[in-house]
Amino acid sequence: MSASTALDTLLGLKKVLDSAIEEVSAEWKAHGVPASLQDPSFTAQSPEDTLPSPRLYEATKRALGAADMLQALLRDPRDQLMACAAQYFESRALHAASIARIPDILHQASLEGKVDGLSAQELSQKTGYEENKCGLHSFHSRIMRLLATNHIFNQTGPARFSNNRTSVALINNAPLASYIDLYGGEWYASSQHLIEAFKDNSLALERAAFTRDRIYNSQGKTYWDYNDVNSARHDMFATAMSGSAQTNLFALLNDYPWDKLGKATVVDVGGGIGALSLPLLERYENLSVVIQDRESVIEQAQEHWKINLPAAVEDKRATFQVADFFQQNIVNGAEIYMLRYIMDDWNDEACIKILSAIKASMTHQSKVLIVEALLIPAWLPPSAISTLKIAPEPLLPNYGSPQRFIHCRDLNMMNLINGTERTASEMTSVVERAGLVLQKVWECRGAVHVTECVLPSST
Ligand SMILES: C[S@@+](CC[C@H](N)C(=O)[O-])C[C@H]1O[C@@H](n2cnc3c(N)ncnc32)[C@H](O)[C@@H]1O
Repeated sequence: MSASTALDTLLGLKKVLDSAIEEVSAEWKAHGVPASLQDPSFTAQSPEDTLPSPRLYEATKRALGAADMLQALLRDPRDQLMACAAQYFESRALHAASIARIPDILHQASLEGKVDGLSAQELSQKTGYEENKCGLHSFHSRIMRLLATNHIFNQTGPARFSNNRTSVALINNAPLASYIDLYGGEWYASSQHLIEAFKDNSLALERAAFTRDRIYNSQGKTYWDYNDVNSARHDMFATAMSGSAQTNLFALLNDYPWDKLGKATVVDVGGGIGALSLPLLERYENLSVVIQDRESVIEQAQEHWKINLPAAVEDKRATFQVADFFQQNIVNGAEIYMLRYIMDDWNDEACIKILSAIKASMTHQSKVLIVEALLIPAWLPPSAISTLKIAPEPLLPNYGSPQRFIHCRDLNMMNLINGTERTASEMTSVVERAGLVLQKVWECRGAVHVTECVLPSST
């Protein structure tokens, strides 16, 4: 790492910010300027409309990384540490607002002509949250003013709030709200056991922090068992999975060359309800899909497709199989075996078994597509430069803040199921130990990558 002074870094960040802002504004002018941050008007924008051009995506990453690094540089280190320690209260406040559906309530108020939003008292009446819980200032005022300070909601008066561009993303958006509710609810609750889990050298599923919580684990159940016995939660999890994909779905549909596959079968291994394969079939008519999962999930998937893409079920472009991905795949010689958000659920040994079970059914025309984020750390070996885009100095090589969520997700994987996000070299090692070759990493306009693997040419 080159030793640079704080002043070098400050001026370097100015340069990065200046050029990134220049590019962002040029792209906005060319392709459309988004709503202002304070704008509470809800337009049911198609997610595809929010897919940035490659240049805008890259410039935005630089701007975000530089702005975040600037805070670390300018803040008193003690303030930086205290702010980090207290940050979970922002998450708690968002959870409280989301679970009470405050964005929908404020949206309804705006439709009724209340352009300045609602008072904390009115919000209390509509949500049942105790108005004077904390004395003079109502509970709502307190959670909402914290969120408004974090650019989620507008504060329009001493105790009055309206939606802003960020909070409108939650209007009528049950999938995203479910994802936020899982993070703020049971995933948050189990994270209190993380320190105990850190001290345990077992990577077994049932030893994860989640299963240490006796509320969930009275009979030694794992996360997936718990999902199965609680039907409301089971549905919520499936919905949340599609919510988690909202910002990267269209990047995945556009940035991998699905159209070059021709007439091909995609086996969606551990496919859930097919949150990616359904829009894939909608867009690419040469593709057909086989969704494989556990029995309870396959029932859910069939229902989901019957409602959302019945034609594909009727003409058998979409078929469904109960299958255990630790056993040899029952579809031989498919062009694509897709593993989306699967590898990060499991430790290396389990992933090697999952890949080997697919490998046994592959031909030399088959590919395994691992669709999940590759974790990019704040230090990268020179070899990574050929695989991944590296940020310019003085930014961290992984751009910093654009990678923060994936690092949080990594800890959550450990929290729930002793799973892990992987770096490019960790992924390469698992793939090679399973006897496959990592052919290419497709960087998409979002945190999720498509890692393409094939059989070695000698087999
Ligand atoms: C994180 S979800 C991902 C679902 C889907 N691929 C997606 O991207 O929305 C993991 C999936 O793995 C499935 N799963 C877990 N163990 C499995 C097994 N042994 N065989 C097949 N599927 C399994 C779960 O039921 C769940 O649907």
